[in-house]
Amino acid sequence: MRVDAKDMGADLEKVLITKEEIDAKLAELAAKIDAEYAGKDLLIVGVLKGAVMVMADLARALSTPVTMDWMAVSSYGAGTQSSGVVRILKDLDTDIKGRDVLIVEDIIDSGLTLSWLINNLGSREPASLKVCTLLRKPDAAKVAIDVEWVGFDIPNEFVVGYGLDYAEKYRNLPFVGTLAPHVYGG
Ligand SMILES: O=P(O)(O)OC[C@H]1O[C@H](OP(=O)(O)OP(=O)(O)O)[C@H](O)[C@@H]1O
Ligand SMILES: Nc1nc2[nH]cnc2c(=O)[nH]1
Ligand SMILES: [Mg+2]
Repeated sequence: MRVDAKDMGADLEKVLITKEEIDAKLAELAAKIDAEYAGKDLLIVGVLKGAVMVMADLARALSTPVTMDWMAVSSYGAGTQSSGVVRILKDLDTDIKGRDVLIVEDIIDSGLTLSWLINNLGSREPASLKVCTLLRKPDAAKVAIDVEWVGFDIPNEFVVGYGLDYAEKYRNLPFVGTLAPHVYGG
């Protein structure tokens, strides 16, 4: 049986960003990224699992030929609070020394995951290392990280959909939204 947004509808509080808004924003970001990396051999690195949808749609919006690799790290358990500990669950397959690397994220919240990733990948001596994220929350300002391309600055609410989960659910919603309190047991 196909599970669509309607089946998860009762769990949702509101839609924050529609599929159409996401598509338009990714086209805008892709044009800027194309301009930045014209004539270069770009490697885009998706941060599993959340960034799967952004990677897939951003990659297809780009005109620049890219190669794609994936890293899986986790700083969150089953809930909504960062544990503060970043673990590598899957490392890159690619040696990035001398490569132009773009990290693609779904969200920057505490900034913990990204600052750890920038240090880790930066130490592998890429030619350049930049970041594109679809979403960014206000707390990200507390950590000193440069993010070149941001889709949407959103309020400090726990969001799901378009790759983002709550206890591994809701990743396949085509939009970004917030959950009704009953889902959290409220
Ligand atoms: O800025 P931060 O506070 O570090 O949060 C952002 C990170 O948290 C989420 O991943 P998570 O660790 O939940 O893994 P997932 O992508 O597999 O859901 C999200 O995909 C980002 O990678
Ligand atoms: N699903 C989800 N994961 C996150 N990881 C960090 N912030 C968030 C958030 O708002 N939603
Ligand atoms: Mg998560």
